[in-house]
Amino acid sequence: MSTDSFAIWLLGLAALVSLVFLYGLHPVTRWKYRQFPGPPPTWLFGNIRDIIKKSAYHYYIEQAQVYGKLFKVWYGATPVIVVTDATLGRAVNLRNPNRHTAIGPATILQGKDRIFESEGILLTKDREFHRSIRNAWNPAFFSQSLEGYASLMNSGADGLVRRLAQSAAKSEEIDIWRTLGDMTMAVVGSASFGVDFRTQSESSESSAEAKELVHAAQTIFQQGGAAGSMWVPIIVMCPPLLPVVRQLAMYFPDKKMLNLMHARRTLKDTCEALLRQVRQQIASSNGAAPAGKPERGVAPGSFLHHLATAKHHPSVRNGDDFTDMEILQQAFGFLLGGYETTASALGFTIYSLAANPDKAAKLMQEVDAFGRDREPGRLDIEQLPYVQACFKEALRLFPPGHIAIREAVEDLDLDGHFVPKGTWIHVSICGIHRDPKVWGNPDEYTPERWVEGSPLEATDAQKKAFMPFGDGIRACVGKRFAWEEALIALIRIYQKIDFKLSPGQVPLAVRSPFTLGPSKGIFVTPILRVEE
Ligand code: HEM
Repeated sequence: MSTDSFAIWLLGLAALVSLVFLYGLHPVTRWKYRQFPGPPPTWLFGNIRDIIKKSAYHYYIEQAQVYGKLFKVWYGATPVIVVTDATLGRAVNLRNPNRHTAIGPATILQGKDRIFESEGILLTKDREFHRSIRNAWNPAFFSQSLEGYASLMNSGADGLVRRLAQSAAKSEEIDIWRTLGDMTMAVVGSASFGVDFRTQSESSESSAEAKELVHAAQTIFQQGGAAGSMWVPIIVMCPPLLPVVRQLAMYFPDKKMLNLMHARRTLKDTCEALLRQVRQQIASSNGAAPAGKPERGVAPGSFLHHLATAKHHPSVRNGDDFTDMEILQQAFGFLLGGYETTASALGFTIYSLAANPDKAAKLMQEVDAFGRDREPGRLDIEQLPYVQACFKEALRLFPPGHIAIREAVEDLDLDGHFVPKGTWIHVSICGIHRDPKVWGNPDEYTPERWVEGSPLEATDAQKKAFMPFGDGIRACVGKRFAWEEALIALIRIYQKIDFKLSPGQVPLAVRSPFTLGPSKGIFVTPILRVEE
């Protein structure tokens, strides 16, 4: 090679390195978002390494103490505005109904899989379509539907208490979070599809399928965030490469991606098989409603049936029937929405009570006054304000949906700061729930905040700052279902069982790739309560 061409090569290489270096500084975007304070980003990676290492839950709380109610963090090349103030957060949620597409392995999916993801209730950005889907979901949470679910929830709790009693008899330490997950999967299975997923059964032949189902749902939750496939960091670092990475990832999927795809397929196949059964039932009964269907609402076991006969709002696809794909998306959403969030919320409540035995004693006193052998119905829950308070306080400290994820639908003025259209915004529910300017002793578990008339009762400002189910038209659609299921489970559990927390778990290690959950589990030894 001549000296001249070597020099040209060298110059070219230097130019390339300089360009890559410059790209990693993201100068244009940095300039655009310069008015927002925030932790200094590192070259190319932004703050993503700290977010992964510490979990978004802890990182946002920590940064709020330094930078206040509005700051920016960098997910690689993408700035995200984090809001930790209740009033601002509500304003963002109400005015911006769209969620940004999460960074996660699902972003890399191709074809039908991607459509399945992006057009479901969680991620669709089409306002009319979303309204039409929500309308189809809503009857599942009418009072009459919820009335019907109480017996399924009690039977789910029965199975759980039986398992806990067996462990208590052997003084066996268990991961209560996993055990609760089996129960919530069983309840969601029966409430939405009318089948027993047998996730709580001990018999080997029934459990293999059920275990696979639970494992699939866990995989989807655990790989929801940026910590998943090796392809994800490339998109985080350089979003314009997304189309190329999608192709490469399809031909060279790594283990994480294969696991995720297998998990999605398992859940989708389950939903598809159930839909086929429902279609056959409808055909053989000429579309008649399933037995036990209430006049308004959805009978337990017929969510799928209800969807299979649901029609769109007239403004969407001329008011046509839901397509199979749309029905499957909702069924998939019900399984995912109803499984881990509720299990985690219950797990965090049991953890908090086991770490605060005086509160547990007060709760058991109230449960005993209600009756140690009584099945609570939907309306009975109202008679147990302290149990409700214990659950609410756990939701304040550990909200399983710890971020309301949004995308600015237009240019916004946020507290005097200009936010361009399309900006990713995270309303940090955990930051709001632990804001020391709003809450006295924000890190303490004090259920009395939620007891009417208590000297520690939450102020109006505090009540307004409590949003574990999000806010606005994208708020949690399953809130009433989750509330009923969790309270019935707590009442049934504490009628018979108390817990001893295994050592070394305070404070609890949590992870938050997608939803907030314990990093390793919640380890307790169940103790049978003495019969009086
Ligand atoms: C304690 C349990 C639960 C918690 C803490 C929880 C929390 C949340 C949160 C924070 C959101 C986002 C709200 C927002 O962006 O403003 C959400 C959305 C959602 N949740 Fe839940 N959830 C729970 C249980 C459930 C259950 C049982 C179901 C279904 C049966 C469900 C289905 C959904 C769906 C479909 C959405 C998306 C709604 C939409 O975009 O229109 N969730 N949930």
